[in-house]
Amino acid sequence: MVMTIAKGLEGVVACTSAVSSIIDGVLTYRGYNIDDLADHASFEEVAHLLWYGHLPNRTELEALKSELARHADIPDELHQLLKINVNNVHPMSVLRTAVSALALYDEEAEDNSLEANQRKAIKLTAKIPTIVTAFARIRQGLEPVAPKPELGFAANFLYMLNGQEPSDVAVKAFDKALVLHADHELNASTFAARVTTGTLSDIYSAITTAIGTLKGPLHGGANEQVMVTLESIGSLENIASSIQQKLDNKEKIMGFGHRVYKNGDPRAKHLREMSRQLADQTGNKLWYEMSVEIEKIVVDKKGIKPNVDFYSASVYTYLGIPRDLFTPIFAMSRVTGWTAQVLEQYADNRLIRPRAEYTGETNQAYVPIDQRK
Ligand SMILES: CC(=O)SCCNC(=O)CCNC(=O)[C@H](O)C(C)(C)COP(=O)(O)OP(=O)(O)OC[C@H]1O[C@@H](n2cnc3c(N)ncnc32)[C@H](O)[C@@H]1OP(=O)(O)O
Ligand SMILES: O=C([O-])CC(=O)C(=O)O
Repeated sequence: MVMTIAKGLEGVVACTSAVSSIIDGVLTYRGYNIDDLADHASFEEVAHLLWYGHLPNRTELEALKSELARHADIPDELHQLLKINVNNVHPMSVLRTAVSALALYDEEAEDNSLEANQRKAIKLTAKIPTIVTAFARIRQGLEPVAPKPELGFAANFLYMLNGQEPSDVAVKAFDKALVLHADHELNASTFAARVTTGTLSDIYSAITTAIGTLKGPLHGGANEQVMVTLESIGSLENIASSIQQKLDNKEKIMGFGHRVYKNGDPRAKHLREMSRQLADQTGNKLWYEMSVEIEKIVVDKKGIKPNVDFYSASVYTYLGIPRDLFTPIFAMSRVTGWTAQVLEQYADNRLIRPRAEYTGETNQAYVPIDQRK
């Protein structure tokens, strides 16, 4: 058997999917262009689209919203778990552990029927914002804020984070950011979730796997690192020399480059425009102007364009969100795509098990332990 190696599985088509597509640089969810969804759809409409394959009518949308609200509470014991913050642990590690723990409180955790898994997709999506915001408040010595059922998904997150109802402008911007992050073909975390699902393990295991994979700075963790870069550069004057230094040191510029998009990520333009508007509205143009300048330099010097993580950093900062919550927010949205694709994997499963070309030692003679050097 001839084995060909695709390092990083670049260009390998590992499954079929009807959830989202990237064709000629155009991203669609279930055939709807991301530009249309970003401009017109709410996050809950997009969740419905990803899970059930069609945009909801009013009755379906209201039913989904009320299910999300009904499942937003988390078990009391989980609040205790969130108080364990001895090592100043990253919120993505907390989220990973908390999502794994949710399985212990779900009596249908091991039920792999389609209906049970559809319910679990809703429960997971409903509970993640409650976990993230409860942890964010507990670590500041504040009481968690209980979810408000009458608020939409985006508004409820900002309300639980800050303890006061957000402005319409903030809700609209945040909702759009959630829409833009909901699914993305066979990205690393979705692939990881499919690998776990491929063994016929349960959906909590698959989503725990996905969260751990999203955390890395080459994937979802890049949005936090973009803000680290902006803060460490600190001013427009320092940009040219800092970026040049990073390029000379062969450092990756966070928020740039993409495995699939070589001519630019279609989500970035929406986030850039949101960042511009929020800069105007907050009267703090620094992060937006710095981002635009960094983009100019990186495009000019390397020909590499911003991805979804680049302008989301300044957008979230303008919304008053601490930078280590950026990746948990990504997970809060992407859980819809993960679960939609996990359901697709169960429906037409085959174990995912590629090969490795062996490059280690061969023909080693076994030496008994007391004869070893
Ligand atoms: C939601 C998401 O996951 S979007 C991606 C988020 N990640 C980031 O923003 C981290 C920064 N970007 C990167 O590390 C990469 O572009 C990735 C991981 C996204 C894609 O990686 P790959 O497809 O494996 O591309 P690879 O890393 O091989 O890069 C190809 C070339 O472009 C260069 N390059 C790619 N991205 C960058 C970058 N951000 N800064 C500087 N150079 C870069 C590489 O150094 C490499 O150059 P070389 O051929 O001279 O060695
Ligand atoms: O598709 C990828 O490789 C990464 C990405 O942009 C995403 O997950 O949104």
